[in-house]
This record gives sequence, structure tokens and C-alpha cells, in this order.
Amino acid sequence: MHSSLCFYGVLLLGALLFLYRQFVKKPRYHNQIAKADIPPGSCGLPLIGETVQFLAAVSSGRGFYDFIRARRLRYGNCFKTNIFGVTQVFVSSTESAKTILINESGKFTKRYIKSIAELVGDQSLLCASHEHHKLIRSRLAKLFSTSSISIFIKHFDELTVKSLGTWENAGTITVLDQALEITFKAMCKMLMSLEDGQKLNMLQEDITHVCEAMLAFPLKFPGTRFYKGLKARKRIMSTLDLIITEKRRCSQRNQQDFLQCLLIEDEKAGSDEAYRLTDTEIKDNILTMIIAGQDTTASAIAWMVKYLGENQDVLDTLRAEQLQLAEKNPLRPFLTLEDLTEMPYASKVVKESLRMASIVSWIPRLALQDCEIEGFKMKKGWNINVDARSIHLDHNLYNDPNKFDPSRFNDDSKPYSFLAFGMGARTCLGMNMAKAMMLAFLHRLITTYKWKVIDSDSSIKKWALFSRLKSGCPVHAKTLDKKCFFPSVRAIRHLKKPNFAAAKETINHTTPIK
Ligand code: HEM
Repeated sequence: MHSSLCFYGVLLLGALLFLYRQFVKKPRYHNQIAKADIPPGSCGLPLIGETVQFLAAVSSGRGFYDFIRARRLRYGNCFKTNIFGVTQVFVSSTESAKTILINESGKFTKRYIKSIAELVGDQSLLCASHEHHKLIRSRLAKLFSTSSISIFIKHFDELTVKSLGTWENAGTITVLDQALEITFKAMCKMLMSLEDGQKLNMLQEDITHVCEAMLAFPLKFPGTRFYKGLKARKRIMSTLDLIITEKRRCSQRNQQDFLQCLLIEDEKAGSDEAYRLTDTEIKDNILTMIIAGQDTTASAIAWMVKYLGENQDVLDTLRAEQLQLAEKNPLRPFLTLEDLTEMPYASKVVKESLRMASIVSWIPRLALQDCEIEGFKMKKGWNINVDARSIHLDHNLYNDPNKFDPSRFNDDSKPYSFLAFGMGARTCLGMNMAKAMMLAFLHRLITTYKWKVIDSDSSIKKWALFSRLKSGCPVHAKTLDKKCFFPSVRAIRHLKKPNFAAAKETINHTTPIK
């Protein structure tokens, strides 16, 4: 009798608790949505918000995106938090991506937090206000012409061939390290004709300090990560000052690197301030291009090699396409831009790698006015972040989103569902250069080696600004025995007829990505 009373007592208590949770606790949250109130989420402690939790994720093997993922699961697709004292909202629908990134209403602009502006420089394209951004972007965009990408690709290919030449019998090769070295050397040559090994090493070290400081707490005390970053920035600026002085002194007009082109344009503009970039603007933006272009592209290459290593079918189809191309032009020493337009399947492999890896996980904007997004009120001054990674892995936009399947891009993707390079007026300036680098690397690797990824760990590197593999993608490579791949070459006949027009579009920088 006593035990059955206890049993019913416990049952009653459980039922009451259930009803309380259903009708007393939950409706509070539901009401919030019904009233189109501010987005759900916690702004943490006064002043510091949830910065500590964010930094804990940044410094863990789970990576900074884990902070976002955990909150999206708890609060839904639109939620708010507070990092470094700023309210941050994360949204993850294609409609919000369109509203925010295309920005027809003019309600959004780009703003980086003050500490990042201190590191890349407040004259950087990344931090510039609307009008200032338009001027700098128009000046820099001219540098990314088809002819400069052609020159760049030849040099990038040369460095890739040299680097891959050392892979045979070299034991474990870390793809990310190799890719970082090649992209850095190629970009420094393109930006300012810098090729001196020692200077390159020092610059690379300083760039790493600046990147690591970008996610650090902005404490300017000796020994802190942020302080080291600021010191490194100072050294980089001095190096750039020396290079600019040297270029002006020697007037090496035959060296058509980006820096030289900007200086020549400035000379032509004379005292017309509207068309000149100051030395500070030039230096901040050279640094910006290195930071924006090197780590991102190298990380994307490492992910791509990992995905291919894990997907033999894709690898076979790709190799068939690439061997056919290699056999077509056996005597051509280096790849040309035209070669890259004849890689329709490889272009899809690149796009699929960028979708899955989401190197830039979210795209930040500042709300200039109060507005409503996804049914929630957003306040002026808040940072609204388009969660690109969540969009890239949305089941409603991509069938089986965690599967590496380049053929999904046989059809046009849904509008605003591919955000690897952003969208709108701030779309990545180096988009076509990045794709060209990925294609060139892919071609050389796949026509030279077969490889085995020897660490399948997908953890993200601590303190990385972009989504970067912690393992760096270690591989064992073996020179290709082409006989083994005859069946694959035969398989090319089953491929769709190469769509050259689509491939050309991939590297035409005036064409928006579909
Ligand atoms: C796979 C490699 C790359 C990825 C995934 C990537 C991605 C992005 C993304 C998402 C943005 C922000 C867009 C926005 O805020 O709306 C961006 C901006 C930018 N990227 Fe890239 N990028 C890559 C390579 C490059 C390269 C190679 C360069 C230059 C050489 C470059 C230069 C820039 C610049 C200058 C901006 C600022 C554009 C502006 O604010 O107007 N990026 N990139």
C-alpha cells in the first residue's frame, strides 16, 4: 500500500513537472517569437557577454564554429549573443542572406570590431565605410584583371610543380603546409615582387601573429597574443615602407606587380585626391590581401585533398578528366588560363569543397537602422552575421548535404545558397584567383600522384581565423602509374560533354556565382 502511494506520488509529481514545463516555461519562449520580439539567446555577463565561451571554443579542437552550432541547436536558426561587448545575431536563411548581403535597403554595412581594424589597419578594404570602400575597391579591382590572373597562374603553377617534385618518397607530406608556402610565395610575388627567402620567412611569421591576434582578447600588454599581433603589424608596415621607397627610387616600371601598379596610378593622378590612394591605404590593403588570400586558399586546398582522398569515385572521374587534358597538351610547360576553363568537373570539385569546408563560416554586417529579419526585431548597432556554414549544410537546400558530391552542381544551385565568397558589393575580390589556384593545384596533384590521407581527423586548428584543418591533411604520395588508370580514362567517355562555357564562367570575375 505504502509503496503504491509512493509510486502514484512520483507519477503525479512527474506529471505536474511536465505540465509546468509545457505551459509555464515554454510559452515564455514561444511568446517571444509570436510577438516578433528580439531574437532568442543569451547576452551573457555585463560588458564581456559570452566572450569567454567564444574564446573557449576558439582555443579548443572543436573550433570557433562550435560556439555558433551549440546556440543554433538551443535557440533555433536566428539567435543573439554578445561577443567582445557587441550584440551579435546569427541568421541562416537564404532570404536573410539576400536581404543583408545584397542590401538594397541600404540598412547594412560592413564593420569589423575595433581590435581587427587595429590589426589590418583602418584604411583596409575590410574596415572602410561605404563611400571609402567604393573608392578603394574600384582601385584594387583593376588589379584582378584576366591578364594579371594569367601571369599569376603561370607563376603559381611553377611553384606548385617545384613543390610537388619533392613529394615522392618524402614520407608524410602535410598538404596545408605545402599549400601555405606556395600561396604565400605566389601572392608576395604578385603583390610586390618579393622573392627573397629570408624576407619572406620573416613576413610570413609576422602575418601569422597578426592572424592569431584577430580572434584574441584585445589586451595590449606585453606577452599577450593581441600585443604580439600589433608588434608584428608594425614590422610589416616598416617592411612595406621600405619596399615602397625602393620602388619609387628605382621606378621599376617593368615589374608589373600590384604595388607597382598602384604607385604608377597614384603618380598619374597627381594631386587629385579623389583618385589617389595614400601610402597608408596602399599598405593596409596589401596586408589585407595577403591575409584574405593566403590562409583561405591554402585551407581550401587542404580540405579539397582530404575530401578527394575519402571519395574514390569522385577522384576517378576527376583524374580521367585531368589526364585527358594533360595528354592534350603534353609539351606545354605551364598551365594557362585557357587550360583552367577546360576543367568542368574539376570546377565542380572546387565548388563542392568550398561548400563543405565553408572556409569563412559567417559573413558579418552592421545594422544601420532598426529592422526586422526572420520575424525578429534587429536593433541599430547590432552585428548581423549570415551563417554561411549553416546555409551550406541545410537539408532543404542541398540533398544529403554532408556527402561530398560535386555532381550536385550539374544543376544550378538555389539562389543565395552558395556563399563561400560572399555576395553583393563586398563579394570576395580574389574569388577567381582563388579558384584558379585550386584548379591548378588539383591538376598537378592528380596527374602526378595518387595519395592516401593518413589522418582522418576533421578537427579545426585552434586560434585559426578561418576553418583550417588541425591535422593539415597529412598524406603519403606515390607517383602515378598511369597504366592503373586506363579504366578511368575510359570512364571519361561516360562523362557529360565538357561544358566549356560553364567552366569559363567560373573564372570570369565579372560573372556572379550562381
Ligand atoms: C578559397 C579562398 C577564399 C575564400 C573562401 C574567400 C572568401 C571571402 C569572403 C567570404 C569574403 C567576405 C565577403 C563579404 O564580406 O561579403 C572575402 C572578402 C575578400 N577577399 Fe576573399 N576569399 C578567398 C580568397 C581570396 C584571395 C586569393 C584574395 C586576394 C588575393 C582575396 C581577397 C579578398 C578581399 C580583398 C576581400 C574584401 C572584399 C571587400 O570587402 O570588398 N580573397 N573573401
